[in-house]
Amino acid sequence: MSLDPDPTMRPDSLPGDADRALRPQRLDEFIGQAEARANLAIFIASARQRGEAMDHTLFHGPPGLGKTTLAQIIARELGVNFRMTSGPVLAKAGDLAAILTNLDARDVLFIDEIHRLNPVVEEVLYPALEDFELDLVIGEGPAARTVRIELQPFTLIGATTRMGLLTTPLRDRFGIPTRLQFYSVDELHAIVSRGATLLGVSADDGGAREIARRARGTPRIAGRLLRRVVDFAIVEGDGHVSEALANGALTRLSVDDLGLDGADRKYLRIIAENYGGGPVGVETLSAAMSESRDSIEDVIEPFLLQEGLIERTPRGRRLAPRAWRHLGLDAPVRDKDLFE
Ligand SMILES: Nc1ncnc2c1ncn2[C@@H]1O[C@H](COP(=O)(O)OP(=O)(O)OP(=O)(O)O)[C@@H](O)[C@H]1O
Repeated sequence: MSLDPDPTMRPDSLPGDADRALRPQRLDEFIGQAEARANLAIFIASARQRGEAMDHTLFHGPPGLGKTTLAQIIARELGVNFRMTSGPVLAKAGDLAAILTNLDARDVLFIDEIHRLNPVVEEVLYPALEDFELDLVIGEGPAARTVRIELQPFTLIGATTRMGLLTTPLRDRFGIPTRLQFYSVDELHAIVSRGATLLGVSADDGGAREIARRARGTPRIAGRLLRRVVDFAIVEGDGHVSEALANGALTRLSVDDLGLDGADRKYLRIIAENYGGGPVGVETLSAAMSESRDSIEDVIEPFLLQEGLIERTPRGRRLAPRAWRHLGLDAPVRDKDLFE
C-alpha cells in the first residue's frame, strides 16, 4: 500500500474555471439558503471558539445549488485547509488513507458524490469519522496484519445528489445533514446582478430578472445563462443586458418561459406523445431519451417535480395538468377521471 499523497485529489477549482469568478468566498456573500446559512454560521463560530474540528456535514440536493461553494466557504471561515476529492475516484482503501493521513488538525475534506464510494473505502471511513483512527490491513495471507493509525481531527463534508443511495451507517455519521433547496427568483436575481457586476457587464433590473426567472432555480444555470446572454449583448447589441435582449437571447438558446431547456421538453413530450401522459417507468424513459437514469433522476426530474409539471406515482411518472398546458396539448380524458 502506498501512502503517497494525492493521486486522487482534484484542485478545488480548475485553472480557467469559468465558475470561479462568480463563486462567493464568504458566508455573508452567499445568497439564499437562509436557514442553512444561519445554522452553519453558528456551527462555524462554535467550532472556532472551542478550537475543535467542526462536526461532519452532509449537503444534499440537486446539482449546481452550491454544495461545493458552501464547503469551500466553511473551510475559509474556519481558517483551515480545504481538500477535495470525489467518491468514484477513491478506488482503494489506500487512496483514502493517503488523503486522511495528510490532513492537518481541523482541516476540511470534501468528498463530492459521496454516494458513489466503494463499500471497502466506506468501511475504512467509519472509524476515521468516529474516532479519528484508521485500521489498515498491511500485507496478504498469513503475513497480513492490522495497523492502527491515529489521525488529526478533521471535518468531512460530503455532497450528494442522491441521499437515498447513502448507506444508513454513513448517513448517521454526519452530525450536520443539510438539504439545499432550489432558489427563488428574487435570490437568483440578486445572484445574477452580483455576477454581472463581477464580470464587469452592465445589466438592468429587467434583464437580470429575465435570466433569474429562467434559471431553473439553480445558481450554476443562472451563471451560465448570464455568460451566454452577455455574448449576445456584445456581438449583436451594445453590450448592455436589457430585458428585451435577455428575452431574445434565451429564446434563441431554447430556454423557454418556465426555464425548461431542450432536454426537459423532450422528457415531457415523450411522456405525452409516446405514453399518453404516463405513468411510465424511469428505465423506459431513460431508453427512450438515450439519457442515463441518473441524469434523469438527478438533473431533469427534481425541477419538474418542484414546478408541479410531473407527478411520481408507484407505477411511474405522470404528466400533471400544468405540463399539458405548457406543451400546448390537450390532456387525454382517462376512464378513471370520468368517474371521479
Ligand atoms: N448562493 C450562491 N450565490 C452565488 N453563486 C452561487 C451560489 N451558489 C452557487 N453559486 C454558483 O453556482 C455555481 C455552482 O455551484 P457549486 O459548484 O457549489 O454547486 P454544487 O451544488 O456543488 O454542484 P454539483 O453538485 O454539481 O457539484 C458556482 O459557479 C457558484 O459560484
